[in-house]
Amino acid sequence: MTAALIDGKAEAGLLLDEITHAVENLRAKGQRIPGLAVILVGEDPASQIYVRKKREDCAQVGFTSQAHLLSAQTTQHELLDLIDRLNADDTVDGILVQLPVPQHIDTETVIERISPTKDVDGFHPYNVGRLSLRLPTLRPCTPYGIIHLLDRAGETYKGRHATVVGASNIVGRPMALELLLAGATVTICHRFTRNLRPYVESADILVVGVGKRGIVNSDWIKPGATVIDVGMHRDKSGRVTGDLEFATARERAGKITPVPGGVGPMTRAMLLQNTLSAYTRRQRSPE
Ligand SMILES: Nc1nc(=O)c2c([nH]1)NC[C@@H]1CN(c3ccc(C(=O)N[C@@H](CCC(=O)O)C(=O)O)cc3)C=[N+]21
Repeated sequence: MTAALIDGKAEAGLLLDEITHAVENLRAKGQRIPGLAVILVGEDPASQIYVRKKREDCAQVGFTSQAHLLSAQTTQHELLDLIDRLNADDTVDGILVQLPVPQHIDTETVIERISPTKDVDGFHPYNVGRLSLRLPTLRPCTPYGIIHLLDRAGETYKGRHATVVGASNIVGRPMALELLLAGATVTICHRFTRNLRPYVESADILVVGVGKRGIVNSDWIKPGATVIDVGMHRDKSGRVTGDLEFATARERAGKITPVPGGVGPMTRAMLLQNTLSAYTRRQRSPE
């Protein structure tokens, strides 16, 4: 069997078209246009590329965007001041601080300073808490995008076993929560899991977000399983691959996301979706 590809790039494109249409409607009605502010501290080249891509996405759908490119020496105090100004700026619906931030800045303090109503990453403890209670909220973009892809691929959750490998704040843990809320029976594997294999072998839905190649062996994949690869690695020649050995995984899986062109583009699309949601909620009840 060769798995069907879950085309994240195409699905993201469809969502961007829908958002573009929503913005056109706002424009036609003379209403304010949604806006995203992106903050980058430091000069990491990969982060610079991501920030540029996010701004291009905004331009594509017709959002306004601001980029705040700060030097690596920026103090935490200066960063928090900027966040305060953006929190108070009525033209800004979403605020994203590109992670990681330099060592001398405390990530949690920064995330907590962002107004939960503008937290389009869905990283603020308030929004994480709301998600865990199944309340409407801004949801972390990567897991949210993966659920969107799974839904679009006709996936069902009730009575199915989902295994998530990796338990990070931004991928694994919220992913497990999303799958649980969708009705799946969920196993979370992480660095202290002794024997990964049986959990992978019994997964109907497998999400791999380890950030390292070679941890999950593609030979373990249950035949016909739906496989989502969140990893992203760039080798010396510039080739981008995921956490899994793709050729083998594709032979065993029923459906699979490629890297590139799978989860990554969908993550960026969900950022725009969250910005539109934040806009809509703020229009209804401005602070
Ligand atoms: N506050 C914050 N929010 C984030 O969402 C966030 C962050 N910080 N820091 C870094 C990570 C990484 N991330 C990616 C999103 C999309 C692609 C993406 O679109 N990848 C494409 C292109 C790959 C390529 O570069 O060729 C693909 O997989 O097809 C990649 C990486 C968001 N992150």
